Amino acid sequence: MASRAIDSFESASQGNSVGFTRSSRTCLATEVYVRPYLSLIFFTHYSLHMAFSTVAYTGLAGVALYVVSHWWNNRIPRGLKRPPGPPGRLLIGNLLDLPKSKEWVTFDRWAKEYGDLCYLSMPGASILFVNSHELAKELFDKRGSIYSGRYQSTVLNDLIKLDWAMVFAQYGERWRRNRTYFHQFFNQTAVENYHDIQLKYTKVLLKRLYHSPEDYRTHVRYISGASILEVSYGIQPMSETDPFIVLSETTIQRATEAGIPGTYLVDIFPFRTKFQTELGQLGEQVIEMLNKPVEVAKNNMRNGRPSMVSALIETFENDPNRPDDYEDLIKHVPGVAYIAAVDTVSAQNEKPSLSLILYTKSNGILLQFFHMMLLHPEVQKRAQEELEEVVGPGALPSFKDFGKLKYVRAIFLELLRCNTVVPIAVPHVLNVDDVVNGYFIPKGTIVFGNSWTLLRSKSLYGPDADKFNPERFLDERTPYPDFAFGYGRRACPGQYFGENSILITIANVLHLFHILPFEGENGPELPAEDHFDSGVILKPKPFKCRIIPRSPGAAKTLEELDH
Ligand code: HEM
Repeated sequence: MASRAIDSFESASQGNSVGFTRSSRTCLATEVYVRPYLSLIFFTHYSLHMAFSTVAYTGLAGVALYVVSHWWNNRIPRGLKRPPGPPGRLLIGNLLDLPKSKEWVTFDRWAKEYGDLCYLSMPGASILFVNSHELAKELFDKRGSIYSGRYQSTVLNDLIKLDWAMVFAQYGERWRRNRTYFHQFFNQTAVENYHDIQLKYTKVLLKRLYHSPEDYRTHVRYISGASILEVSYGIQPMSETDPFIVLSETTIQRATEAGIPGTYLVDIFPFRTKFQTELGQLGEQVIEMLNKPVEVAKNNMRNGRPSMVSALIETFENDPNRPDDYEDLIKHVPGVAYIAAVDTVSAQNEKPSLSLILYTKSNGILLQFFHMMLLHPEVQKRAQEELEEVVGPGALPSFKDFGKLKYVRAIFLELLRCNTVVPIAVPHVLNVDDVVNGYFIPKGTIVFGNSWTLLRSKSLYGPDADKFNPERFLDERTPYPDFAFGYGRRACPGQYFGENSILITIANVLHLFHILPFEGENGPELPAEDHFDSGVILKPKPFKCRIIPRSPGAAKTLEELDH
C-alpha cells in the first residue's frame, strides 16, 4: 500500500479557506467540498483588481492548481480501479452532483445505485461513501489506524485555536490523550455518577412542560445542555439566558460561521486583513470560553461542589508523574463536553451548528421523540401501559427501572435508528493511500460512513426498515444501532451519557404527559413524517402540539414538583 507525502487534498486543506463573502450555506459536507471551487472564484475575482500580467499569472496559476489537484485525485495505480460513483464532468468532476439539502436522501440513492462503495472526485477533494456494514467494520475498525483522521480547517484549528477540541483534532497523540481522559469521565460506569444531575434536569423539564408546554423546544434545548455544564464545571444554569450559555453560544455560533470555507480570506492573501483581525478577536473569545468556566469550577470546588475540573485537579495534584501540560488538560477535557452542550442549551438560536457537528444531538433526538409520539399514538399508549405497570402512579421513573422498561428502551433505539440524528455522520479522513476490494482510494479522501443507509438496512432491520416501529427492538436479535454514534476509533465518547439523558427524559415525559395533535381551525394538525430541516443534525422543523398531563394523578405529581 503506497503512502505518498503530498496530495492535492492535503495541500488544499492546509492551504485553506478562501473567499470573500459570508456564506449562507448550512451543510458541512457542502462546505467542505466547495472549498476548491471558491479558490477558483477567488483567483478570478482577485485578478480583476490587478494589472493585466498579474491577471494572467494568477489565472493561470489557479487553473494549473485546479487541474493538477483534479488529476491527483483521479490518479489510479496500474491494475487498480476507481470505486463506482456518479460520472463527473470535465475539470470539475462531481462538484455539481453534491446535494444542497437533505443530503442523506441523495447519498442513499447513490448507495442503491452504486453499491457498497461510492466515490466522488473533484478538484481538491475526493469523497468515499461506505454503504455496507461489513465494509464499515473493515475500514473504520480493522483499518482504524488509517481511517481515523479529521478534516483540518485553518480557520477553526489554526486561527480560532479550536484545535484543542477532540472532535477537530487530527488523529494522533494529542487526540488520543484527550480521549483517554474524557473516557474516564464518560465511560459506562462513570456516567452512573451523573444520574442525580440528569434526573434533576428531567424534573426541570417536566415542570416547564407543565407550565408552558408550547415552548417545548426551548425547554428541551435548555435541559439537554444544562446537565453537561453541571457535570463539567459544577455550574447550574438556571435558564437559557445564563451568561455562560450566552458566552459559549455566541462563541460557537461565530466560530461555526467563520469555519465555513469561503467566509474569511486567509492564507491565499499573504498579508493581514481585517478579517484576520476579526478572527484574532474570535480566538480570544474562544480562550475566554475555555478559561472562564474553569475559574468558576475552581470556586465551586472550594465550596464543595465537584465537577470534572475538580476531579482533574485532584488527580494531577497528587500525581508526581503528571504530564507537563496538565493545566491545559484541566481546561480542554471538560471544554469538549462544554462545546458539545452549548447549542443544546441555548434557546436563542435555532440554526444547527454545522461545522462543529456535536451540538444538538440529544436535542435533535428529543425533538424527534415529540415528533414521532405525535405521529404514532399507538406507540405512546403502549409505552404508557408499560410505565404504569413498572413504575405505577404517583412515582417517577428512575434509572433503576430501565432494566424493566423494555418498550421505552425500544422507542429510544428506534429513535436512534430510524431517522438517525447524524444521518451523514461526521466524516473521517484517510491518511494514506489504500486499496479496498481492488479499488484505489487516495490518501486524503474524506470518508463518510453512510449512517442513514446503514441504519435502514432491510437485511438487518427487516422489510419495514424505513418505518418507525420500536417493536423490532423487542426481538433481542435486532442489532443495536451503533452507527448512530459514528465509527471506529472516533465513535462518540459521550454515548453512555447521551443514552441516559434521553432514556430518563422520554420515560418521564411519557409517564406524565400525553403528546397530542394541535387543534387548528381545520381540525387536528400533524407534521409530515419527514418534517425535517436540512443540515448535519437531523432535527424536526418546528411544529405545534399539545402536551397535557395524562391524568389528575399526573397533574398532582407535577404540582408537587414545584414544591
Ligand atoms: C445521543 C446523543 C449523541 C449522538 C447520537 C452522538 C453521535 C456522535 C457521532 C455520530 C459522532 C461522530 C463519530 C465519528 O467521527 O465517527 C460523535 C462524536 C463525538 N461526540 Fe457524540 N453523540 C451524542 C452525544 C454526545 C454527548 C452527550 C457528548 C459529550 C458528553 C458527546 C461527545 C462527542 C465527542 C467529544 C465526539 C468527538 C469524538 C472524536 O472525534 O474522537 N456526544 N458523536
